[in-house]
Amino acid sequence: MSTVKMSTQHEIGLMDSSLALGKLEINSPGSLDISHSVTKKGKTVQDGPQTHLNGCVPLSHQVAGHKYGVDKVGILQHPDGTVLKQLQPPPRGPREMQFYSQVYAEDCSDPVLLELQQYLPKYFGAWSSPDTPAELYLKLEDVTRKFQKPCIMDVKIGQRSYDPFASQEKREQQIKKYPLMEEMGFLVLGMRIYKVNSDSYETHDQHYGRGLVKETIKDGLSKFFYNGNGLRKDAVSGGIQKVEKILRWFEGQRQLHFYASSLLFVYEGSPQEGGPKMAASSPPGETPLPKARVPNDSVVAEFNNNIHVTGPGENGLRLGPLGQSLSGMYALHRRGCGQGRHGDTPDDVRNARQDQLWKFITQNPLEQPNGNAVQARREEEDGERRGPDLGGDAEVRMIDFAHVFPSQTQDEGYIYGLKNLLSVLQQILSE
Ligand SMILES: O=P(O)(O)O[C@@H]1[C@@H](OP(=O)(O)O)[C@H](OP(=O)(O)O)[C@H](O)[C@H](OP(=O)(O)O)[C@H]1OP(=O)(O)O
Ligand SMILES: Nc1ncnc2c1ncn2[C@@H]1O[C@H](COP(=O)(O)OP(=O)(O)O)[C@@H](O)[C@H]1O
Repeated sequence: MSTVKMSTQHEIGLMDSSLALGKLEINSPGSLDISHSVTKKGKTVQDGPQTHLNGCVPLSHQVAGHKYGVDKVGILQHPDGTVLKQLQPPPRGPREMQFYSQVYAEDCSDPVLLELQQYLPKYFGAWSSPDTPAELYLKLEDVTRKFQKPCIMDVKIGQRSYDPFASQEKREQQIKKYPLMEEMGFLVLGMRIYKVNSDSYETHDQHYGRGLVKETIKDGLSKFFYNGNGLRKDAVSGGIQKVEKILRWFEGQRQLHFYASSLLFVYEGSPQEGGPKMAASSPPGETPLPKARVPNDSVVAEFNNNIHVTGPGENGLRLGPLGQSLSGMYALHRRGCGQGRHGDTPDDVRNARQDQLWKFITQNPLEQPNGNAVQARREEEDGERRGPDLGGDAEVRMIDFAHVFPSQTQDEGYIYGLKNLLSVLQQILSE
């Protein structure tokens, strides 16, 4: 068993996570033993003395978002190669779990949601480690997995990065971060590009994207497609085709609005064509190896909650339509859950409301903690759903659904963002 121990009392708040993770000491193979006392934005975050993570490691190729060991919640990689996204505090985390559960419900028959599945990472259910069973993670396909040298970019889409129930403080915080959001409709949150000439990755964090204005956005975005030798037009055009499909989905649906959600772009940076590639997403348990370091002798014990066991004949559970379930959360949210730490609701009231929301989620079971390994949908089924791959090797998937709400209209803000992003990508292509 390996233990990776984090040195205590290190100031890592403003560091890139890879630097922060550089402070992990490897003791023995198998689990992650973290004595947390990390600093985030000047605040000390105590996460308890030890966390054993059964061979899971912080996601090495994460380009944005909350990072393990740096933020209070973060993203891990499971030894089977899947991504484990830790649930954010209510209402955001439960809302994202609810969203994935409904879109991937076994008995889902809504054509809008069935089509949506192909634009999301596959969802393998909720997951938790036996050592910290209360700490829930979403088990997701690693979208970068089939690539040898994945070039990755996270782009937040929409004209507003706060939801309709956000407090004034949250709105102001978001607008201040990128005042051009309304005009641009998208924001680059981070990217990493494989440079063939130096055999290394160039990375850019959220500050890079926030610095891009109307006049510099084309060059700023095109950086993602320069590999040190030239512009990867195949990746630009592959990306465009994928985004166009997502745009068509948005133009055809009037039931969901997405705020602060992203598109994850990935293309192959390796110049070697036809090299061995791993399957894009094999079911957990059948995958040969993750990109992350996996100790040889580790035994991966876990609680894997099977969201697909939801038919009335199996466990007597039935899922309602997405709108219905989200409406329930939405109603609770409207009553005050959504004010988060930026709201003006007193803490005890807010906590009670968040408890209420959490109970709503847990008492309306979406997954059955049955200890079974979750079976991914069959690959051939998946092939049918995804249709012919017109975008070549480039991948574009929607991620981050902490702020998805039911609606009865088109998501104009998201559509605006997609169209503007497409127009900039077209300009890059015609360079
Ligand atoms: O949790 P934090 O402090 O990292 O802040 C999150 C932001 O991270 P950043 O300030 O960029 O490091 C984060 O910003 P980005 O999306 O990374 O630009 C979000 O604003 C997040 O809010 P939400 O999850 O979208 O509701 C923010 O969460 P809240 O501040 O609303 O909790
Ligand atoms: N399914 C996935 N496959 C590969 N990488 C992912 C996946 N989901 C998230 N990531 C990585 O994690 C980052 C943050 O993900 P996100 O869901 O936006 O987290 P947060 O809610 O903390 O912002 C992304 O920019 C990406 O690098």
